[in-house]
Amino acid sequence: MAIAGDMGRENLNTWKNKVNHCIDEAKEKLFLLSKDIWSSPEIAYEEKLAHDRLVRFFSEEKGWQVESHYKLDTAFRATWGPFGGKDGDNVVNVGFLCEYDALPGIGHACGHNLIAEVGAAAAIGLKGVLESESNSPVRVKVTVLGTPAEEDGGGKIDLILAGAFEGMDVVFMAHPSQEDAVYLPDMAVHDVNVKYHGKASHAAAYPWEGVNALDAAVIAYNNLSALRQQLKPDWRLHGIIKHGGLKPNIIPAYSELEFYLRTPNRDLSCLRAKAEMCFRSAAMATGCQVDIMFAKHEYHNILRNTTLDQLYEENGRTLGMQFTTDQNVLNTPSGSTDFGNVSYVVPGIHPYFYIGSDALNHTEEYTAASGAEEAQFYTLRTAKALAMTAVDVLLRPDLLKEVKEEFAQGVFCEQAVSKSAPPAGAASVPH
Ligand SMILES: NCCCC(=O)N[C@@H](CCCN)C(=O)O
Repeated sequence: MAIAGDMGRENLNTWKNKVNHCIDEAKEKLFLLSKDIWSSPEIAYEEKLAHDRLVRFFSEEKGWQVESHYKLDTAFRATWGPFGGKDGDNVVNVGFLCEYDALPGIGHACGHNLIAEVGAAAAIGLKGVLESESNSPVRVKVTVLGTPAEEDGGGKIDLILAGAFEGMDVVFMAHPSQEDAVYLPDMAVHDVNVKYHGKASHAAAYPWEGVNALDAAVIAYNNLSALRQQLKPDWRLHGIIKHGGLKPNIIPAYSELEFYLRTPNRDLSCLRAKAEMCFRSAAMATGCQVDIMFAKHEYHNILRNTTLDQLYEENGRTLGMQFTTDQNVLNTPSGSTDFGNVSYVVPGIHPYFYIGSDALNHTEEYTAASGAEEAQFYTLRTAKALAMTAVDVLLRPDLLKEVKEEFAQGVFCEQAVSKSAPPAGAASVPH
């Protein structure tokens, strides 16, 4: 790949070193930011303190235009620029995403405080180098988007629909994990909430008067467990009984289930139809009424951009990252993210990073690791690799074009695959 006009490799390296220097200079306030978010965990769409803390962070930095409650109550946007290039040049808008929602009961067990920190650090690093190098060959704007509700709901999807990603050329974020990995296969997911309504009665005195909603939930749960054997190995189906009654001597009049349905690509219709039959048949068997409510948004799988992936990997290696080569890890579904939907509207990457602990995400041990000082080295190293990748995109001519061409081709192919899939519904469900 060529390097911008009169800017040779040496200049590119100077810029990258400067990015790293700017991030290192800010490390104390970045740790404080992350620690504050970690100390007051808030669940999806309720991240008021995290929102306020991030808004304060960017308001205290020079030069950022900060919009609090940007399109969603707990979203924000901070922008800097345009800067560099010549008046009238096209502006390259580089986006960094911050997540900051926690899990119910176990706090920041997925390390989203570190995601917020990575986004903030990378943006500060990129702005720092652009400011100090007055000869940016391209006109650049840096956008930080605070995206709530990844664990539940899909804040990024709300923001896509509200136009928040319009005009962005490329977008970066990174997610805590057990290893450094440029890409792990995140799946499409659709959440479903199911309510059974029966009739209460004394469970010993006149049980025949009751209609048992807990039985419906248990039958549905078992239907889905039986279905699992017939699913493709890389599909996932799992859930909980959220409500199962009040007391053993009251036949439960109400029960509630929550399930996640996942497939490796965006077409969830077949799995959805199969699951729906499991829920409905349980209602029929028990005489309950059933409400099946699929979540407002489906998350898509992540559309890869290998051009960006390669750059990130090269940059990460220069910083000492050892990317996993374990094929089990690289090929095993790693959950889902609403970044999947973003990856279909703007080219971007969502690498995973080691945080200095072998604890697994969504455990109390991971919560502890996400707040520990030990995670800081890895978190800032990840931010550096992202910002260095942004520098590549800005300084190497034709690279952004390549990134965008790969993106357009990827979207086109995915659409073609979706169109050739059999129609959703009963026809795709075995008898
Ligand atoms: N691979 C990203 C992990 C983040 C995560 O755990 N996301 C949730 C999203 C659930 C959406 N209902 C997940 O369970 O995968």
